[in-house]
Amino acid sequence: MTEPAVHVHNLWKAFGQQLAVAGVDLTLPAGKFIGLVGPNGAGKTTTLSMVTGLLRPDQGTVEVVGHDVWKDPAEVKARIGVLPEGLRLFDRLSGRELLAYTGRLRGLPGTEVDKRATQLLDVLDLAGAQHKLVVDYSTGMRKKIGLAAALLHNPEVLFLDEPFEGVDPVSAQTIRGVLERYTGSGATVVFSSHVMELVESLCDWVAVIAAGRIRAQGPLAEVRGDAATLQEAFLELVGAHGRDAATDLDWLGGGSTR
Ligand SMILES: Nc1ncnc2c1ncn2[C@@H]1O[C@H](COP(=O)(O)OP(=O)(O)OP(=O)(O)O)[C@@H](O)[C@H]1O
Repeated sequence: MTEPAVHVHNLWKAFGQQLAVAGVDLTLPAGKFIGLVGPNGAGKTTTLSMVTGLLRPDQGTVEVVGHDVWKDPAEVKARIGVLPEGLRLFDRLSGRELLAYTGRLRGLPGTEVDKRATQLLDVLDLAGAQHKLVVDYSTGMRKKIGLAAALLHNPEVLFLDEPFEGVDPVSAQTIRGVLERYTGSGATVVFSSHVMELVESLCDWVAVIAAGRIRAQGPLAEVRGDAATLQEAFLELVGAHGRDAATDLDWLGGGSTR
């Protein structure tokens, strides 16, 4: 059996009284397009932050491509790319300068960085904006330059926290194309989202998280089971059948003040 891309065992994290991640176990296979899905506040960002070495767990272990994230951080960080939520970029650099800087930090030779940066900027439709400061980029452009920076060193596993949030359909299609090509070559993508249609159309493997716990994980078809859509299966799994907004908000509508 090939080694899993990610192996998480009994992961816990609390912020004061707030339990964010409560005993997560995950085994994510290599070479798959994997979606980590869950409602707002489910613990997706906290889990991904601990898996990528950005946040120290209270308890539990994480291995990425066979290396312990907290005992062997340099080995892991050389093999992964990360696009965190609310990514803070060095935004007084231009897009091209940011990639040049990232490439050198990753230890790539200058000529290789130049070549890869040119190709990534081109494929991601950023060639025209490559000399503009990142601070002046739109949300979608920031996601795309962040993705380029995360891919530049050709990582084995790419982690993306809500990569399509705030991205228009054209840019989403571009990002999607790049990610499909990347997984097609045997690499692994793990991304978080609460947009079920997106996960259903992109992923071949999903993990469902709610209230800090994994509710299901496996191939998409297995997690969907007999439900017509992933959305339906998800609502069943997280036990959210929707409050009756019609009775709760009986004052809403028509603009009357009484
Ligand atoms: N730094 C923090 N301090 C305090 N509470 C936090 C912190 N980060 C997360 N939490 C809490 O932990 C829980 C899980 O949050 P997390 O951001 O991991 O969820 P999420 O699934 O990524 O949500 P969303 O889809 O809304 O981004 C929430 O209750 C959140 O309020």
